[in-house]
Amino acid sequence: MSEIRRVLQKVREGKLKRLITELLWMYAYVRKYWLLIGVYILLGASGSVLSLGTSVVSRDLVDAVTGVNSAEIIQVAVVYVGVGVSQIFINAVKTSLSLRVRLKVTNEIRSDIYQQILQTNWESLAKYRSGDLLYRVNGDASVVANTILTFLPNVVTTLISFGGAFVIVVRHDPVMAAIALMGAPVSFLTSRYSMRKMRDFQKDNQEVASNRTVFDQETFQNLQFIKAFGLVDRVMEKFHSIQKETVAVALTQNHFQQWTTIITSLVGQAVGYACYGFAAYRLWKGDISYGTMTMFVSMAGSLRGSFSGIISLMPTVIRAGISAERIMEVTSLPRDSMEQKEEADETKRRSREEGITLKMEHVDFAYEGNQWIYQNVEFSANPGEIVALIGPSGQGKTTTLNLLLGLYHPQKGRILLGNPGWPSIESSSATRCLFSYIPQNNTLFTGTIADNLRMVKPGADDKEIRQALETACAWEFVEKLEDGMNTQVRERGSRFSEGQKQRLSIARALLADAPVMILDEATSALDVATERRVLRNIIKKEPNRTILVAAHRPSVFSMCSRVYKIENRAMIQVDEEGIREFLDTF
Ligand SMILES: Nc1ncnc2c1ncn2[C@@H]1O[C@H](COP(=O)(O)OP(=O)(O)OP(=O)(O)O)[C@@H](O)[C@H]1O
Repeated sequence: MSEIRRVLQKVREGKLKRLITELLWMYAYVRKYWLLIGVYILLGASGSVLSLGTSVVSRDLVDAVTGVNSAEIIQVAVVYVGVGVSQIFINAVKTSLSLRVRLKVTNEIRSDIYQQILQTNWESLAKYRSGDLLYRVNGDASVVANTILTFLPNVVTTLISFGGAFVIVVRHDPVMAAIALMGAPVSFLTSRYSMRKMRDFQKDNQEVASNRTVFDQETFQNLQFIKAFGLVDRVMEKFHSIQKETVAVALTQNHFQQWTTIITSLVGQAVGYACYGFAAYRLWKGDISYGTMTMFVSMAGSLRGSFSGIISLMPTVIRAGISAERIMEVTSLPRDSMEQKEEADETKRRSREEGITLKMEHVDFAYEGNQWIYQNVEFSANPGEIVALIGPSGQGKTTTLNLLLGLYHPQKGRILLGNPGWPSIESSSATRCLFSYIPQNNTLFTGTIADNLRMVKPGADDKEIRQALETACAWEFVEKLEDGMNTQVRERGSRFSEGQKQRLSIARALLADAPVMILDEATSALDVATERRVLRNIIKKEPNRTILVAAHRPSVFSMCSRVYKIENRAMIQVDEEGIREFLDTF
């Protein structure tokens, strides 16, 4: 009764539904590779059959050697060797096939997750640490792939071993079969208890592993900072504490597993002795031959072993279930919507002639669970204008740019984009093609300067790249580099100064050739003269372009058509006096 209540409770808590969803998710991959997995199962099954055959043939061999049927000794020896050699070849094919399937399935799952994460809505994804996502893509995906490959084949081969051994032993002596399975209830009860604990252990394991990835990633990304602040000892302290945590989780799990193994092994050994004793008794009574006794003992062992084998498959499923749950958690997040793609493409096409107008109408925005950044905001920017966003730090300049880019969505009001005189569309993932964006921090990738620029326009020739670099005032230092535009940038542009990195990022944004350009303090590291030259070049290159700048520096304001100030949860358009007031606060 209590057992039924416990199961019903689990169903109510949604655990059963969750498990079914996880299994169905994994089954979709099994279905995809059913042929390869099927061949793998067949090979495994033939291995089990051959190993059962070995026990039977070994009986005949012992009987032949001990004189029961010596006439067949050569025939039996040939079969015995044949079975052994076949097992070696089957194992070799199985290993190579297993590697192929594992690589295929792992790659497929990883690329699926990779793509789905990249297409996930930024607002949902931003809550995850990148190291954690990395672990889900690598660690969790491998666990799931291994299980998909090994679980079904293992179930089939273990069932064949169990069923085969059971039939052979029962046919010879049902009492022997009953003795061999005496330990089953203990194994069953131990496994039920351990399954409950294993789920918690696996959750801890995966969490610790994910934290470790996050820590390693952050350490190597910020190595320069760690060295500059002399933080090596502190980092090592944290490193050791994470190691300790990993060891503690592993040891607790191991301690638990050791005890369950000791209990099941003790029972197994007692059952083994009982089987041995019973077989010896029957031999002593003259009921069976030496060969049959050998076969009995080995079959009883395989009966016990395969029963425990079936039970020990459970932790594998639990582990895979947790990994599948972690993967599904991120892959089921809302995706970037591309519903308006056609309208956005059309707006971009028309923008060549007409440019783009941006509008915010009565917008309220707050990050999830936080206070309002602002309420009832009105904003507009027209083709050919440079519009500045100013205001004290942390008031919402970058947030506004992110809203315009459709990375976040307002709780109230609308953000509209369109060609003047044409119907506007609301900002979304689809309208991002209208923007080229230069964020505050540098976003250079490993590769050459040209590779970095070609990221936004793969077909760009050297002439186009040089033009973009010239407009961004970057050509003046690029042409002096040993390999010009083919010079390696190194990770995160470490070989360049901040101002040079900013100019390279601007050149890349220019090559994207979008009708709206967003510069989020993207010229802050340039000297005033260069900053002005860069901005002037940008306008000259495309007079219809709408340019938005988030800036602190007065040098930019004089070039702007309009300036908006964000402060105290409001955004207001300021005149020259307002700008002067803002500057007085410096
Ligand atoms: N992803 C986020 N989740 C929650 N709060 C955030 C998030 N990003 C920014 N904020 C908060 O929103 C406020 C506005 O941040 P924002 O980056 O827009 O300021 P800013 O005006 O661009 O500042 P700065 O001039 O320093 O770059 C800040 O208080 C910041 O802490």
